[in-house]
Amino acid sequence: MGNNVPAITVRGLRVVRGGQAVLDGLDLTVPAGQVVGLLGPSGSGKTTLMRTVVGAQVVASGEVRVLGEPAGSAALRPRIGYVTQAPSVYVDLTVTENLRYAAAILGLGQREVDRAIDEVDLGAHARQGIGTLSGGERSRVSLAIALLAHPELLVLDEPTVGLDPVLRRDLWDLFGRLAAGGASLLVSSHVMDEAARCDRLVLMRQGAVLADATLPELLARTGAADAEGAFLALVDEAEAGGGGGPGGRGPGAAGRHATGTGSAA
Ligand SMILES: Nc1ncnc2c1ncn2[C@@H]1O[C@H](COP(=O)(O)OP(=O)(O)OP(=O)(O)O)[C@@H](O)[C@H]1O
Repeated sequence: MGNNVPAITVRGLRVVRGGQAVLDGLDLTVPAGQVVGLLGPSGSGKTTLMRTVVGAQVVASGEVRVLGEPAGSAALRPRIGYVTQAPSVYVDLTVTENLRYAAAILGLGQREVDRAIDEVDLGAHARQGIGTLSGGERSRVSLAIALLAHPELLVLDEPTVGLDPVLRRDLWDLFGRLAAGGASLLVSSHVMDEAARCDRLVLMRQGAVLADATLPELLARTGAADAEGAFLALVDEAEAGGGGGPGGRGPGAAGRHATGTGSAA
């Protein structure tokens, strides 16, 4: 979209967790106004990267800028929506009550509450207690809360886990609409067929970025028929090249998930 400032710029990022280098020499630029898919095997560092972007992760070295500000700046808080894998909602309240509570903290009114509930298609469950919702419905409540303040950047950690194909399609449609409205989205997924819904794909492996391109570019580069094939081809290429691919000097994250293809749930 019309904004020249990238949504996210990461240079030489190194993050150590539990004494291990989980991210090592990671570089990435996420353009504004796009849906960027973050794909990679379990343990490749997707959640850690997202935590860093939202300012929730201690960084060993490197630079992370978000919407033109250093990651973690207080000024960024209302401009970013973050939805983790564990829905953070009050189980003894209804959907609407959860939204109203979050809206009150943000100084927003009922209109925004109703809009956010509509956007995630939870209108039929608005008066239901969180404890009675399905897992997929519950995670959409977290998404609705993240959408309340019209964030410029949405960071979504596996938002489609546990959703049926119709809901997954509807959510990806919503992500597309949000990007068309100027928002930037970083969305992690294990589901390679969701890659087709992203403007760009960032493939992570062993704490570094293995590829950052559009799906057509990845397919052209590898000759693969789909995102999963492209990812596997790139992993093979990195391994054949020795050193475990870009960032492969980081022994911390290497080796523990070497067989992951990113296709498993
Ligand atoms: N608190 C911690 N202490 C030690 N190691 C950690 C800690 N948190 C994460 N790790 C390790 O860091 C690596 C990256 O974890 P991360 O959660 O970022 O991966 P991921 O790509 O999001 O995985 P998944 O797709 O399974 O959610 C993993 O090997 C994990 O075991």
